[in-house]
Amino acid sequence: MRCLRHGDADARVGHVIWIERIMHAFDFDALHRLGLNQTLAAQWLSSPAADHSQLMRITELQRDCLQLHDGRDEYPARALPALQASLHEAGSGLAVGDWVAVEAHAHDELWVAERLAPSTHLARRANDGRRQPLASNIDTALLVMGLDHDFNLRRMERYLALVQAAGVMGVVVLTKADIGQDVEARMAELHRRLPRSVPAYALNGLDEAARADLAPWLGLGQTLVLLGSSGAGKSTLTNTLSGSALQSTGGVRRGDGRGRHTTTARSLHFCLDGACIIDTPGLRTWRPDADADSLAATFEDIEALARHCHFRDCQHEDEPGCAVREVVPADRLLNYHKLLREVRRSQQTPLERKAQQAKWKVIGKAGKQRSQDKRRGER
Ligand SMILES: Nc1nc2c(ncn2[C@@H]2O[C@H](COP(=O)(O)OP(=O)(O)OP(=O)(O)O)[C@@H](O)[C@H]2O)c(=O)[nH]1
Ligand SMILES: [Zn+2]
Repeated sequence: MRCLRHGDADARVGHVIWIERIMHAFDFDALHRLGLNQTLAAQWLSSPAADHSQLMRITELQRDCLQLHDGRDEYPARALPALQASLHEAGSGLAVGDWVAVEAHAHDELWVAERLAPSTHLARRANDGRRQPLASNIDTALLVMGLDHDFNLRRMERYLALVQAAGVMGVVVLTKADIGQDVEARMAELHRRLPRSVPAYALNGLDEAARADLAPWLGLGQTLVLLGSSGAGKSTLTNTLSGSALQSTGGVRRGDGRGRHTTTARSLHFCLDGACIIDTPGLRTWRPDADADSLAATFEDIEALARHCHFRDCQHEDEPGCAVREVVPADRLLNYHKLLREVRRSQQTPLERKAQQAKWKVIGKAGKQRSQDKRRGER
Protein backbone atom coordinates (compact mmCIF):
# COMPACT_ATOMS: atom_id res chain seq x y z
CA MET A 1 0.00 0.00 0.00
CA ARG A 2 1.19 3.55 -0.58
CA CYS A 3 -0.06 7.00 0.17
CA LEU A 4 -0.51 9.54 -2.60
CA ARG A 5 2.13 12.19 -2.91
CA HIS A 6 1.80 15.62 -4.42
CA GLY A 7 3.18 15.73 -7.93
CA ASP A 8 2.39 12.09 -8.57
CA ALA A 9 0.61 12.92 -11.84
CA ASP A 10 -1.00 9.58 -12.62
CA ALA A 11 -2.21 9.19 -9.10
CA ARG A 12 -3.58 12.73 -9.10
CA VAL A 13 -5.69 12.23 -12.19
CA GLY A 14 -7.10 9.06 -10.71
CA HIS A 15 -7.64 10.78 -7.43
CA VAL A 16 -9.68 13.66 -8.82
CA ILE A 17 -12.04 11.09 -10.25
CA TRP A 18 -12.24 9.42 -6.84
CA ILE A 19 -13.04 12.66 -5.11
CA GLU A 20 -15.92 13.31 -7.48
CA ARG A 21 -17.08 9.76 -7.09
CA ILE A 22 -16.90 9.45 -3.35
CA MET A 23 -18.71 12.64 -2.46
CA HIS A 24 -22.12 11.13 -2.91
CA ALA A 25 -25.13 10.83 -0.64
CA PHE A 26 -25.06 8.59 2.41
CA ASP A 27 -25.70 5.03 1.22
CA PHE A 28 -26.73 2.85 4.15
CA ASP A 29 -26.93 -0.38 2.14
CA ALA A 30 -23.36 -0.09 0.90
CA LEU A 31 -22.04 0.71 4.37
CA HIS A 32 -24.22 -1.93 6.05
CA ARG A 33 -22.42 -4.50 3.98
CA LEU A 34 -19.18 -3.18 5.49
CA GLY A 35 -20.56 -3.68 8.98
CA LEU A 36 -22.33 -0.39 9.70
CA ASN A 37 -25.29 -0.92 12.02
CA GLN A 38 -28.32 1.26 12.79
CA THR A 39 -26.86 2.69 15.99
CA LEU A 40 -23.65 3.87 14.35
CA ALA A 41 -25.58 5.18 11.34
CA ALA A 42 -27.83 7.25 13.61
CA GLN A 43 -24.78 8.55 15.47
CA TRP A 44 -23.23 9.57 12.15
CA LEU A 45 -26.31 11.21 10.66
CA SER A 46 -26.80 13.36 13.75
CA SER A 47 -23.21 14.60 13.73
CA PRO A 48 -22.32 17.91 12.00
CA ALA A 49 -19.53 16.13 10.10
CA ALA A 50 -22.15 14.30 8.01
CA ASP A 51 -22.92 17.56 6.17
CA HIS A 52 -19.50 18.00 4.64
CA SER A 53 -17.69 14.67 4.86
CA GLN A 54 -18.09 11.05 3.91
CA LEU A 55 -18.37 8.05 6.23
CA MET A 56 -15.85 5.29 5.56
CA ARG A 57 -14.31 2.37 7.40
CA ILE A 58 -10.60 1.86 8.00
CA THR A 59 -9.55 -1.42 6.39
CA GLU A 60 -5.83 -1.07 6.74
CA LEU A 61 -3.40 1.01 8.69
CA GLN A 62 0.35 1.26 8.32
CA ARG A 63 2.06 4.10 10.14
CA ASP A 64 0.48 7.24 8.65
CA CYS A 65 -1.06 5.57 5.62
CA LEU A 66 -4.64 4.40 5.84
CA GLN A 67 -6.83 2.45 3.48
CA LEU A 68 -10.49 3.36 3.66
CA HIS A 69 -13.54 1.59 2.25
CA ASP A 70 -16.89 3.21 1.43
CA GLY A 71 -18.70 -0.02 0.62
CA ARG A 72 -17.78 0.22 -3.04
CA ASP A 73 -14.08 0.89 -3.29
CA GLU A 74 -10.92 1.42 -1.32
CA TYR A 75 -9.01 4.70 -1.10
CA PRO A 76 -5.69 5.73 0.42
CA ALA A 77 -5.88 8.51 3.01
CA ARG A 78 -4.17 10.08 5.99
CA ALA A 79 -5.39 11.28 9.35
CA LEU A 80 -5.37 15.02 10.12
CA PRO A 81 -2.63 15.82 12.65
CA ALA A 82 -5.23 17.45 14.94
CA LEU A 83 -7.19 14.19 15.11
CA GLN A 84 -4.06 12.14 15.73
CA ALA A 85 -3.04 14.50 18.52
CA SER A 86 -6.42 14.43 20.25
CA LEU A 87 -6.65 10.64 20.07
CA HIS A 88 -3.09 10.30 21.33
CA GLU A 89 -3.86 12.61 24.22
CA ALA A 90 -6.82 10.42 25.15
CA GLY A 91 -4.49 7.38 25.19
CA SER A 92 -6.15 6.05 22.07
CA GLY A 93 -5.54 5.87 18.33
CA LEU A 94 -7.09 4.79 15.06
CA ALA A 95 -7.52 1.09 14.37
CA VAL A 96 -8.74 -1.16 11.59
CA GLY A 97 -12.53 -1.27 11.83
CA ASP A 98 -12.95 2.35 12.93
CA TRP A 99 -15.65 4.42 11.22
CA VAL A 100 -14.29 7.81 10.22
CA ALA A 101 -15.35 11.13 8.68
CA VAL A 102 -13.39 11.75 5.50
CA GLU A 103 -12.82 15.11 3.82
CA ALA A 104 -11.52 15.65 0.30
CA HIS A 105 -9.14 18.60 0.52
CA ALA A 106 -7.97 20.86 -2.27
CA HIS A 107 -4.59 19.23 -2.79
CA ASP A 108 -6.15 16.02 -4.01
CA GLU A 109 -5.73 14.07 -0.82
CA LEU A 110 -8.29 12.39 1.40
CA TRP A 111 -8.07 13.24 5.08
CA VAL A 112 -9.63 11.56 8.07
CA ALA A 113 -11.00 14.39 10.19
CA GLU A 114 -12.95 12.57 12.89
CA ARG A 115 -13.58 9.16 14.35
CA LEU A 116 -16.96 7.87 15.47
CA ALA A 117 -16.74 6.58 19.04
CA PRO A 118 -16.20 2.83 18.56
CA SER A 119 -18.76 0.44 20.06
CA THR A 120 -15.99 -2.01 21.01
CA HIS A 121 -12.24 -1.87 20.86
CA LEU A 122 -9.58 -4.57 21.08
CA ALA A 123 -6.17 -3.32 22.16
CA ARG A 124 -2.92 -4.75 23.30
CA ARG A 125 -0.38 -3.47 25.75
CA ALA A 126 2.91 -2.65 24.07
CA ASN A 127 6.21 -3.32 25.86
CA ASP A 128 6.44 0.29 27.01
CA GLY A 129 3.03 -0.03 28.69
CA ARG A 130 1.12 1.97 26.08
CA ARG A 131 -2.19 0.70 24.75
CA GLN A 132 -1.91 -0.24 21.11
CA PRO A 133 -5.23 -0.29 19.27
CA LEU A 134 -5.84 -3.40 17.18
CA ALA A 135 -9.42 -3.39 15.93
CA SER A 136 -12.62 -1.44 16.51
CA ASN A 137 -16.35 -2.08 16.24
CA ILE A 138 -16.14 -5.86 16.57
CA ASP A 139 -19.41 -7.68 17.32
CA THR A 140 -18.17 -11.24 17.65
CA ALA A 141 -14.84 -12.92 18.27
CA LEU A 142 -14.63 -16.51 17.06
CA LEU A 143 -12.21 -18.12 19.51
CA VAL A 144 -10.64 -20.76 17.32
CA MET A 145 -8.95 -23.80 18.82
CA GLY A 146 -8.03 -27.09 17.19
CA LEU A 147 -9.30 -30.39 18.58
CA ASP A 148 -5.77 -31.70 18.13
CA HIS A 149 -2.77 -30.90 20.35
CA ASP A 150 -3.94 -27.24 20.35
CA PHE A 151 -6.85 -27.99 22.72
CA ASN A 152 -6.31 -26.12 26.01
CA LEU A 153 -9.23 -25.02 28.17
CA ARG A 154 -7.20 -22.63 30.23
CA ARG A 155 -6.15 -20.70 27.15
CA MET A 156 -9.75 -20.67 25.91
CA GLU A 157 -10.95 -19.29 29.22
CA ARG A 158 -8.36 -16.57 28.97
CA TYR A 159 -9.38 -15.53 25.45
CA LEU A 160 -13.00 -15.55 26.47
CA ALA A 161 -12.48 -13.43 29.57
CA LEU A 162 -10.49 -10.86 27.71
CA VAL A 163 -12.77 -10.42 24.71
CA GLN A 164 -15.79 -10.24 27.00
CA ALA A 165 -13.99 -7.60 29.01
CA ALA A 166 -13.77 -5.54 25.79
CA GLY A 167 -17.53 -5.91 25.30
CA VAL A 168 -17.16 -8.38 22.42
CA MET A 169 -19.26 -11.55 22.20
CA GLY A 170 -17.02 -14.62 22.46
CA VAL A 171 -17.98 -17.75 20.51
CA VAL A 172 -15.94 -20.92 20.96
CA VAL A 173 -15.09 -22.70 17.70
CA LEU A 174 -13.29 -26.01 18.02
CA THR A 175 -11.89 -26.88 14.62
CA LYS A 176 -10.61 -30.18 13.22
CA ALA A 177 -13.62 -32.07 14.58
CA ASP A 178 -13.13 -34.39 11.57
CA ILE A 179 -9.69 -35.54 12.73
CA GLY A 180 -9.72 -34.71 16.46
CA GLN A 181 -9.82 -37.36 19.17
CA ASP A 182 -12.34 -37.57 22.01
CA VAL A 183 -14.40 -34.79 20.43
CA GLU A 184 -17.50 -35.47 22.52
CA ALA A 185 -15.59 -35.84 25.76
CA ARG A 186 -13.78 -32.57 25.11
CA MET A 187 -17.00 -30.74 24.32
CA ALA A 188 -18.44 -32.02 27.60
CA GLU A 189 -15.33 -30.87 29.43
CA LEU A 190 -15.67 -27.44 27.83
CA HIS A 191 -19.32 -27.14 28.85
CA ARG A 192 -18.47 -28.08 32.43
CA ARG A 193 -15.80 -25.43 32.62
CA LEU A 194 -17.32 -22.44 30.80
CA PRO A 195 -20.55 -20.61 31.62
CA ARG A 196 -23.56 -22.08 29.82
CA SER A 197 -24.21 -18.76 28.08
CA VAL A 198 -21.09 -19.16 25.95
CA PRO A 199 -21.93 -20.67 22.54
CA ALA A 200 -19.56 -23.46 21.47
CA TYR A 201 -19.27 -25.45 18.25
CA ALA A 202 -17.10 -28.34 17.12
CA LEU A 203 -16.71 -28.32 13.37
CA ASN A 204 -14.57 -29.02 10.34
CA GLY A 205 -13.29 -25.69 9.08
CA LEU A 206 -12.76 -27.12 5.60
CA ASP A 207 -16.41 -28.10 5.27
CA GLU A 208 -19.10 -25.77 3.88
CA ALA A 209 -21.37 -26.94 6.72
CA ALA A 210 -19.40 -24.65 9.07
CA ARG A 211 -21.39 -21.77 7.59
CA ALA A 212 -24.68 -23.25 8.73
CA ASP A 213 -23.30 -23.95 12.23
CA LEU A 214 -22.10 -20.38 12.67
CA ALA A 215 -25.06 -18.75 10.89
CA PRO A 216 -26.27 -16.79 13.97
CA TRP A 217 -23.03 -14.76 13.92
CA LEU A 218 -22.64 -14.27 10.19
CA GLY A 219 -25.49 -11.94 9.26
CA LEU A 220 -25.27 -8.68 7.31
CA GLY A 221 -23.95 -5.77 9.34
CA GLN A 222 -21.92 -7.98 11.68
CA THR A 223 -18.16 -7.72 12.13
CA LEU A 224 -16.08 -10.65 13.30
CA VAL A 225 -12.51 -11.37 14.26
CA LEU A 226 -10.94 -14.80 14.56
CA LEU A 227 -8.54 -15.29 17.44
CA GLY A 228 -6.46 -18.33 18.26
CA SER A 229 -2.96 -19.72 18.12
CA SER A 230 -1.02 -20.37 14.96
CA GLY A 231 -2.29 -23.40 13.05
CA ALA A 232 -5.63 -23.44 14.87
CA GLY A 233 -7.47 -23.02 11.56
CA LYS A 234 -8.28 -19.29 11.35
CA SER A 235 -7.36 -18.86 7.68
CA THR A 236 -9.08 -22.08 6.74
CA LEU A 237 -12.30 -21.01 8.41
CA THR A 238 -12.06 -17.49 6.96
CA ASN A 239 -11.74 -19.00 3.50
CA THR A 240 -14.74 -21.25 4.04
CA LEU A 241 -16.91 -18.45 5.44
CA SER A 242 -15.95 -15.99 2.72
CA GLY A 243 -16.15 -18.55 -0.05
CA SER A 244 -12.71 -17.49 -1.20
CA ALA A 245 -11.92 -21.09 -2.04
CA LEU A 246 -14.74 -20.82 -4.58
CA GLN A 247 -13.51 -17.54 -6.03
CA SER A 248 -10.91 -17.57 -8.73
CA THR A 249 -7.61 -16.96 -6.99
CA GLY A 250 -5.99 -13.58 -7.54
CA GLY A 251 -9.30 -11.85 -8.25
CA VAL A 252 -9.87 -8.96 -5.89
CA ARG A 253 -13.35 -8.08 -7.05
CA ARG A 254 -16.50 -10.02 -6.68
CA GLY A 255 -20.16 -9.25 -6.98
CA ASP A 256 -22.05 -8.35 -3.85
CA GLY A 257 -25.18 -10.02 -5.17
CA ARG A 258 -26.75 -6.75 -6.27
CA GLY A 259 -24.98 -6.40 -9.55
CA ARG A 260 -22.44 -4.02 -8.04
CA HIS A 261 -18.83 -4.83 -7.41
CA THR A 262 -17.09 -4.56 -4.09
CA THR A 263 -13.36 -4.43 -3.75
CA THR A 264 -12.11 -6.91 -1.21
CA ALA A 265 -9.58 -5.32 1.10
CA ARG A 266 -6.56 -7.21 2.32
CA SER A 267 -7.55 -7.05 6.00
CA LEU A 268 -11.29 -7.26 5.42
CA HIS A 269 -13.07 -10.35 4.14
CA PHE A 270 -16.71 -10.45 3.13
CA CYS A 271 -18.56 -13.56 4.29
CA LEU A 272 -21.00 -15.22 1.90
CA ASP A 273 -23.68 -14.75 4.55
CA GLY A 274 -23.20 -10.97 4.86
CA ALA A 275 -20.84 -10.40 7.80
CA CYS A 276 -17.30 -9.15 7.41
CA ILE A 277 -14.17 -10.51 9.03
CA ILE A 278 -11.29 -8.27 10.09
CA ASP A 279 -7.94 -10.01 9.92
CA THR A 280 -4.81 -7.96 10.63
CA PRO A 281 -1.30 -9.10 11.57
CA GLY A 282 -1.77 -7.44 14.98
CA LEU A 283 -4.75 -9.64 15.78
CA ARG A 284 -2.80 -12.74 14.83
CA THR A 285 -0.27 -12.05 17.55
CA TRP A 286 -2.74 -10.59 20.00
CA ARG A 287 -1.75 -10.55 23.65
CA PRO A 288 -5.03 -9.85 25.38
CA ASP A 289 -5.39 -6.78 27.53
CA ALA A 290 -8.09 -5.89 30.07
CA ASP A 291 -8.55 -4.20 33.40
CA ALA A 292 -9.06 -6.03 36.66
CA ASP A 293 -12.69 -5.00 37.13
CA SER A 294 -13.95 -6.17 33.78
CA LEU A 295 -11.96 -9.36 34.18
CA ALA A 296 -13.61 -10.00 37.55
CA ALA A 297 -17.00 -9.50 35.89
CA THR A 298 -16.34 -12.40 33.54
CA PHE A 299 -15.53 -14.68 36.48
CA GLU A 300 -18.69 -13.65 38.27
CA ASP A 301 -19.25 -17.09 39.79
CA ILE A 302 -16.03 -16.64 41.77
CA GLU A 303 -16.88 -13.07 42.73
CA ALA A 304 -20.37 -14.07 43.88
CA LEU A 305 -19.12 -16.97 46.03
CA ALA A 306 -16.32 -14.84 47.47
CA ARG A 307 -18.92 -12.75 49.29
CA HIS A 308 -19.56 -15.78 51.50
CA CYS A 309 -15.93 -16.39 52.44
CA HIS A 310 -15.14 -16.00 56.13
CA PHE A 311 -12.37 -13.46 55.49
CA ARG A 312 -13.10 -10.40 53.42
CA ASP A 313 -9.72 -10.48 51.71
CA CYS A 314 -9.81 -14.27 51.24
CA GLN A 315 -7.45 -15.40 48.47
CA HIS A 316 -9.25 -18.79 48.28
CA GLU A 317 -6.00 -20.61 48.92
CA ASP A 318 -5.85 -22.22 52.34
CA GLU A 319 -7.89 -19.82 54.45
CA PRO A 320 -10.51 -21.43 56.72
CA GLY A 321 -14.16 -20.75 55.85
CA CYS A 322 -13.51 -20.25 52.13
CA ALA A 323 -16.71 -20.53 50.09
CA VAL A 324 -15.01 -20.54 46.69
CA ARG A 325 -12.48 -23.35 46.95
CA GLU A 326 -14.94 -26.20 47.40
CA VAL A 327 -17.18 -25.18 44.50
CA VAL A 328 -14.95 -23.72 41.79
CA PRO A 329 -12.62 -26.18 40.01
CA ALA A 330 -9.04 -25.66 41.23
CA ASP A 331 -7.73 -25.09 37.71
CA ARG A 332 -10.28 -22.37 36.96
CA LEU A 333 -9.38 -20.65 40.21
CA LEU A 334 -5.68 -20.88 39.40
CA ASN A 335 -6.26 -19.41 35.96
CA TYR A 336 -8.30 -16.58 37.43
CA HIS A 337 -5.52 -15.63 39.83
CA LYS A 338 -2.92 -15.83 37.10
CA LEU A 339 -4.97 -13.56 34.83
CA LEU A 340 -5.59 -11.07 37.61
CA ARG A 341 -1.87 -10.86 38.35
CA GLU A 342 -1.12 -10.37 34.67
CA VAL A 343 -3.74 -7.69 34.25
CA ARG A 344 -2.53 -5.81 37.32
CA ARG A 345 1.03 -5.97 36.05
CA SER A 346 0.05 -4.75 32.57
CA GLN A 347 -1.90 -1.85 34.06
CA GLN A 348 1.20 -0.52 35.78
CA THR A 349 3.09 2.34 34.21
CA PRO A 350 6.79 1.66 33.52
CA LEU A 351 7.60 3.72 36.64
CA GLU A 352 5.26 1.67 38.84
CA ARG A 353 6.71 -1.52 37.42
CA LYS A 354 10.23 -0.37 38.32
CA ALA A 355 9.09 0.52 41.83
CA GLN A 356 7.50 -2.92 42.20
CA GLN A 357 10.68 -4.63 40.98
CA ALA A 358 12.74 -2.60 43.46
CA LYS A 359 10.33 -3.62 46.22
CA TRP A 360 10.66 -7.30 45.35
CA LYS A 361 14.44 -6.91 45.31
CA VAL A 362 14.40 -5.52 48.85
CA ILE A 363 12.07 -8.30 50.00
CA GLY A 364 14.29 -10.87 48.29
CA LYS A 365 17.42 -9.46 49.94
CA ALA A 366 15.77 -9.38 53.35
CA GLY A 367 14.72 -13.01 52.90
CA LYS A 368 18.26 -14.03 51.96
CA GLN A 369 19.63 -12.16 54.96
CA ARG A 370 17.15 -13.89 57.27
CA SER A 371 18.07 -17.35 56.05
CA GLN A 372 21.79 -16.51 56.35
CA ASP A 373 21.26 -15.29 59.90
CA LYS A 374 19.27 -18.41 60.66
CA ARG A 375 22.01 -20.66 59.29
CA ARG A 376 24.63 -18.78 61.35
CA GLY A 377 22.47 -19.19 64.42
CA GLU A 378 22.21 -22.93 63.79
CA ARG A 379 25.99 -23.35 63.60
N1 LIG B 1 -8.86 -31.71 8.87
C1 LIG B 1 -8.92 -30.43 9.18
N2 LIG B 1 -7.86 -29.64 8.95
C2 LIG B 1 -7.93 -28.33 9.28
C3 LIG B 1 -9.10 -27.78 9.84
N3 LIG B 1 -8.89 -26.46 10.08
C4 LIG B 1 -7.62 -26.20 9.66
N4 LIG B 1 -7.04 -27.33 9.17
C5 LIG B 1 -5.67 -27.45 8.65
O1 LIG B 1 -4.77 -26.98 9.66
C6 LIG B 1 -3.67 -26.27 9.10
C7 LIG B 1 -3.55 -24.87 9.70
O2 LIG B 1 -4.71 -24.13 9.40
P1 LIG B 1 -4.68 -22.54 9.16
O3 LIG B 1 -6.06 -22.17 8.77
O4 LIG B 1 -3.58 -22.17 8.28
O5 LIG B 1 -4.37 -22.02 10.63
P2 LIG B 1 -4.25 -20.49 11.15
O6 LIG B 1 -4.94 -20.43 12.44
O7 LIG B 1 -4.71 -19.56 10.09
O8 LIG B 1 -2.69 -20.36 11.36
P3 LIG B 1 -1.76 -19.03 11.29
O9 LIG B 1 -1.93 -18.46 9.89
O10 LIG B 1 -0.38 -19.54 11.55
O11 LIG B 1 -2.25 -18.09 12.36
C8 LIG B 1 -3.93 -26.27 7.58
O12 LIG B 1 -3.17 -27.29 7.02
C9 LIG B 1 -5.41 -26.57 7.46
O13 LIG B 1 -5.73 -27.24 6.27
C10 LIG B 1 -10.22 -28.66 10.09
O14 LIG B 1 -11.27 -28.27 10.63
N5 LIG B 1 -10.07 -29.96 9.74
ZN1 LIG C 1 -12.31 -17.74 49.79
